[in-house]
Amino acid sequence: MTWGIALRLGVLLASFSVFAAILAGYYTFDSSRDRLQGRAERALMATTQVLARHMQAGFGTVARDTSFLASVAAQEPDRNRLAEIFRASLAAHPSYLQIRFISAWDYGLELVRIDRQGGVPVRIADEALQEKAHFPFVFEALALSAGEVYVSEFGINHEGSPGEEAVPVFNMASPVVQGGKVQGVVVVRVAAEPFLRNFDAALPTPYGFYLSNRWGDFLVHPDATQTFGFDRGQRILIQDSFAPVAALVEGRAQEAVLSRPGSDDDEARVFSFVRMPFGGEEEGRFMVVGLSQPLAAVQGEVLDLGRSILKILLVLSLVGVVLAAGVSRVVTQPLQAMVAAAQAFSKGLAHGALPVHRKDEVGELARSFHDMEQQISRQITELNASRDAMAHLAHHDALTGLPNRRMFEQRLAQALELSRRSGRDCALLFVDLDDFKAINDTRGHAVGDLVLQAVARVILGAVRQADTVARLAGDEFTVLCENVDSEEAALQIVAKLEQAFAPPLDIEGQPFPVRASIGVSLFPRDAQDAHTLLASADAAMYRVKQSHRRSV
Ligand SMILES: Nc1nc2c(ncn2[C@@H]2O[C@H](COP(=O)(O)OP(=O)(O)OP(=O)(O)O)[C@@H](O)[C@H]2O)c(=O)[nH]1
Repeated sequence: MTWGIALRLGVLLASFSVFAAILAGYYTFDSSRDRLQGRAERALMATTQVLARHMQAGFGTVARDTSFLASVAAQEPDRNRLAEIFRASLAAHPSYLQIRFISAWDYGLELVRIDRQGGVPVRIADEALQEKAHFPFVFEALALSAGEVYVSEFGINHEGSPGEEAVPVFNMASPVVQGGKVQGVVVVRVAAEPFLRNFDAALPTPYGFYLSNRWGDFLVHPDATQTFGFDRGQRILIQDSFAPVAALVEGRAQEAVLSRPGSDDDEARVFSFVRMPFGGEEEGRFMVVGLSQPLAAVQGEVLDLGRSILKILLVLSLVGVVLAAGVSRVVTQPLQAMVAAAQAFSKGLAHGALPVHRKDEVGELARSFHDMEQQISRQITELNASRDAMAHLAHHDALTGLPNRRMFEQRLAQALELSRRSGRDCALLFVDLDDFKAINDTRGHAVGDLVLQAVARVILGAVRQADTVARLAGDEFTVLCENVDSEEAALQIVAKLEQAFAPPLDIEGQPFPVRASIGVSLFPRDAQDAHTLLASADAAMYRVKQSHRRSV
């Protein structure tokens, strides 16, 4: 395949348009990807913030329940009726594990206690009630005013009665105030798992949920073995797993977003964490709430965008290639027309119209080609003419226009060959003017020329058109007559010639007598070849000339 201009131009334009489409596509994708990823990260952060607020609201609900039950305990002297209210509340809230009224006296003796046993609220008998004054939720809540609530940290419940399962819990406690005196506290123990399930259950599966206390210990983690490490004597801290979260734990930031590349165990994910205030405002306690989402989900839109851009890119590239082919065709078509014209011209063939009327460079090229073509045609015509003239000159005598010696010898050779084949004779006449030198000497060379031209006319007029009359040199002329069947016929021709020379020539309107000596030889009778035949005729002519001299 040859790389013509059309192909090169087409490939160049197509490559350029494909390259431009790829570049535009890449930059669109790149900037949109960053924007989309940023938006997805912001959306994850917003979800985390909403989740944290829901959790705060959830804690607030438990706190209101606790302070309500404390106010009920302050107004209800009948412990049996208080127990019924506690039981009803426990039944209404599946995440509540236990509700107790603990006395401010008797070392924090439990006065009323309802436990959830096997999913059913059960009142604990008076003899099984215990002293709890040493627990923070008792002595911290006793220091509060009516309506205020103490929230404990999350922990594993080891306080329980034998057989009670050790599960993650937190306690809320509110003082029972009668007549301005704190009589005890109402403590609501909440199972962390069902409580938190209220919030994370609404999240779609690919979300991962994280929760840590204010020191960073994991309380909730997709991998349950990571939680409540402190309860087993080890610290598994959120800031160790996610370094940027240290700023939240240390109070230097309120939120953090990070992404983590995929590994053999887990796919690539993006994480967002917020600091959630927890407990009383003046305490400054907090928890860290986090969510994670597979990067693939975050990047889903990015991939969709990439696919759309790829499709647009393909279509654009295709359009670019088609346009490039069209443009290269439009640009190179006139050039190809000129190439075809040049090829046709070089072979001497006709060609179609050239785009000479265009105003651009192609038009200029076409006009130049047209001019050049005209010029070459003219020069070729002139060359042909001068070649013809040269060829004529090479074979003819310039003065008389008769065939010269070279041509005569060719004709003679051909004639002899024909004669040999046909068996018919040829006659060769040798004509030489008598005393021509004297004409030159006395009348001048120019007159001599006129005489020679007149002699040529005389000879031509005397013989047949088929005969060849030639001037060999000076005043020597020859006549070749083919198909002469006898010596008589040859002598007749000689006689005819002698007759023709009898009247004087007409030189510039003046009579001008000349005499010619004519010798003749016959082929094949007198000679077997051209040279000998000519010599024989010459000899015969010479004999005639001698006789003329003698007669004079
Ligand atoms: N004017 C003219 N003279 C020519 C030309 N060619 C040859 N001559 C002359 O022709 C003359 C021929 O001389 P010769 O061969 O002696 O012939 P001649 O004078 O006729 O003598 P004879 O043949 O013996 O009668 C010479 O003087 C040449 O110079 C020509 O083209 N023009």
